[in-house]
Amino acid sequence: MLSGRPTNSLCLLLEWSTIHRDYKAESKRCFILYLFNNNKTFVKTMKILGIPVTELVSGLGGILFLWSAINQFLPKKFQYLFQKWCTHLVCFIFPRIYITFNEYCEDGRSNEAYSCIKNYLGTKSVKKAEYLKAEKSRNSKSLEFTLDEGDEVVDEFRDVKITWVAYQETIKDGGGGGSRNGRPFEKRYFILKVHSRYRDLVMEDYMNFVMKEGNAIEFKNRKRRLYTNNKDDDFFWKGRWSYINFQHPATLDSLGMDPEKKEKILDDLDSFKNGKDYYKKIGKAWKRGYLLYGPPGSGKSTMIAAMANYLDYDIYDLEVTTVKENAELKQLLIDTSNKSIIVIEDIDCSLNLTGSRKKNEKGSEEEKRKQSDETEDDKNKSKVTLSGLLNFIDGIWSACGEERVIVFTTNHVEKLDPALIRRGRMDMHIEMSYCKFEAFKILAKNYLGIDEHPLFAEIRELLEEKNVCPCDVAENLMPRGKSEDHVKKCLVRLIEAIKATDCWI
Ligand SMILES: Nc1ncnc2c1ncn2[C@@H]1O[C@H](COP(=O)(O)OP(=O)(O)OP(=O)(O)O)[C@@H](O)[C@H]1O
Repeated sequence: MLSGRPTNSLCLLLEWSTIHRDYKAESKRCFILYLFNNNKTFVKTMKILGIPVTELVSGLGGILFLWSAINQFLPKKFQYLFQKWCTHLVCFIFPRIYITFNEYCEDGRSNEAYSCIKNYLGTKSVKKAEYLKAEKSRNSKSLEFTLDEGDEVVDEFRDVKITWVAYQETIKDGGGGGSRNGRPFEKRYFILKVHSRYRDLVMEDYMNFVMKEGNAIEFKNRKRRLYTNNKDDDFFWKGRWSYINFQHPATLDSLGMDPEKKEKILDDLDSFKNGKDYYKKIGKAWKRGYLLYGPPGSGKSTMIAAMANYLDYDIYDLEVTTVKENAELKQLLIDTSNKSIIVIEDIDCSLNLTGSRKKNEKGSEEEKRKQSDETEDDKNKSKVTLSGLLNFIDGIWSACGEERVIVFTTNHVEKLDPALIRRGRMDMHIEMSYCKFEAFKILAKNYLGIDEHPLFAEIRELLEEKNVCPCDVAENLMPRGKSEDHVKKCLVRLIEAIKATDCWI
């Protein structure tokens, strides 16, 4: 509509329902009028509603000058009333709603909505905003971009334009937010502006969309964590759990196991991860239990790390023996987050689960007699019962979150109470077995970078006769070397080791 270089010093945004026919009547809504410092000819001749622009601008300037002069003499109360009246007038001409999202809630806690919006606008502003802020928090993997103070970005949702502005101000008296103790602080907030006719759309669909997207961005950008319920002062604390950043290189690809079995596990994990609607439809909490069993060194812990990497979940490593009672177990469960794997390793050693449930919970007469002779040591022992653990897995409290995986590992599956591992609780039983030839080939590829070797035939025969754990195989294939000689040396060493074991199939 108008062309020419915009000035830096004067930029007027005028919104008219109609404009003068001389200046393209088809453009009836909002337009931006750039005025030039040097009074360009066409600005001089331009008219709006029949009034020359130059006159309009000088008129506006006059009004502003008059207003500031009157302002000096008007009592504060009248100034306030006048401003209020002007705001109402503007709102009447351009009806809009304004929603403020503060960084902190009234009670001083951080506002989840604010961080979701910040994440969401970060991705938008990278493409659109002129001024950006970049920061990297301890818990994020990469740089996060956010809108700088006073900058705005226009988002579009179902053809509706929504404007976001970032604000920051220093509050000197430390008010607003319980934890400030009167100290000055930076108040940050976003304001959303939209035409009032889209109120419902924005408050429901759009805000739900922004929250969902913001959460997803935060989840993707976060560093994963490994939590433990053991008290460790070197770790960070979150509720009843302490944690460190989780970095484990294990992947399902690098795990030495039967490829068919691995494929089944992958399919199962995929259908779990994408199963939100399915679980909702069948009325079941969105969680899944895996029981990993097999001899020591068969890769159970490695499998958990690989699963966490595959699903992009945090891990909660639960040490049941340090949990005092069932109520504490419940609290720990409540403190876990969604999209996580809760692990109880060596479950057979964690509790006395070998006996029948009845006996464990109610106790025989003899046990009751023993209880009265309890020593101080006994008092510190975990009083978690099998029933408490069963409730932990699939009681009513287990449904308080979603997208949770529970993994038990054991070297002695036969020792476990059938109730603990029945399908529905432990949905998939995965045997982590001794190393077979197919699993060996995966390890040889990973550790030595080879697919074939003349010594493979002998190794295949030996693995059909003897039980060798993948950890022993892996140990003999290390360290990595590229030369033919080195590969041969490793394979020969492995052959000797297999021959030396007396664990026949
Ligand atoms: N199937 C496997 N594939 C690749 N590496 C393996 C496998 N099994 C074991 N390893 C290697 O052996 C080491 C020990 O494995 P891991 O701790 O996972 O075994 P585990 O079954 O959990 O043992 P435990 O029952 O004693 O806890 C790991 O460092 C891992 O690299």
